[in-house]
Amino acid sequence: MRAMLDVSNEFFNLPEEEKPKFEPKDVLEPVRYGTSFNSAKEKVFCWRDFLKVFVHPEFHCPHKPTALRELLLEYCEKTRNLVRKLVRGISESLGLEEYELVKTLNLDSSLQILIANYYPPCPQPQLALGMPPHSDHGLFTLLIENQVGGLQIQHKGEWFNVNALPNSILVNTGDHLEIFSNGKYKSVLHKAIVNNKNTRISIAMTNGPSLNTIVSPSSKLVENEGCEPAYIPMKYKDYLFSQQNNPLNGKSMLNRVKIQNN
Ligand SMILES: O=C(O)CCC(=O)C(=O)O
Ligand SMILES: [Fe+2]
Repeated sequence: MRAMLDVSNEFFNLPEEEKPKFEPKDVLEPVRYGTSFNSAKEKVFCWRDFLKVFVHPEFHCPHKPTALRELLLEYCEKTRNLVRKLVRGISESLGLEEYELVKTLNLDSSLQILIANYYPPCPQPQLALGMPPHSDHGLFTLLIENQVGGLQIQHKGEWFNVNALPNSILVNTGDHLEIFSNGKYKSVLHKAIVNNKNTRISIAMTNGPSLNTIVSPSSKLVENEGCEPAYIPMKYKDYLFSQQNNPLNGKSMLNRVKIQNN
């Protein structure tokens, strides 16, 4: 984990000409580096640089720093295994067979994205945000950070600082867990604030269904519970595309697939 944070720091400190070049417009490009969230769509930028790399089902990696490839391969595999274990437990907690979620959402070709975030010190932190309030699109996001706080999560309408323990992994629930569980698990609303002293680095590993899976509330769950599906079915790829092509705005994308008055 430490090595991943160090190598990410190295990446952000590379001369600009050594960083991967890409068109920020294409949100499904497997290696993207940029500022804010989607600078092609935003009027106000976030105080943040990011590197996003699709690491599963196909592994991609920037060429520099050279140490990144091996570390990232190991880190994405280990975090994927951890997510697999969580997902099997979640499946059972919903009264489903252990592998139901893995099979239905085709997790053998799950989309896993590395998101490295770099938040430099900001002279007027009260006027800026690192990342605005949002929920993540996948099932689970595993987050690590250098020891500079900044992540906040919302609970019962109030914002709380997450004071992560050293060497800990924070697990955030994502929109597709909420959809599959028909709202039994809620995706967590979170944001990143900035400070005027230290650079903060965080690494989020998002773990979702496979891109071509059409996700809806689990039919077995709905049947067992005798309730109605509370979300409309949507292909994960379309969901991702739509969420990433609009400014981040709370749970607005999830609300678009939520069946109202249910
Ligand atoms: O930097 C953080 O703590 C949050 C990052 C985040 O929410 C994201 O990359 O989706
Ligand atoms: Fe997030």
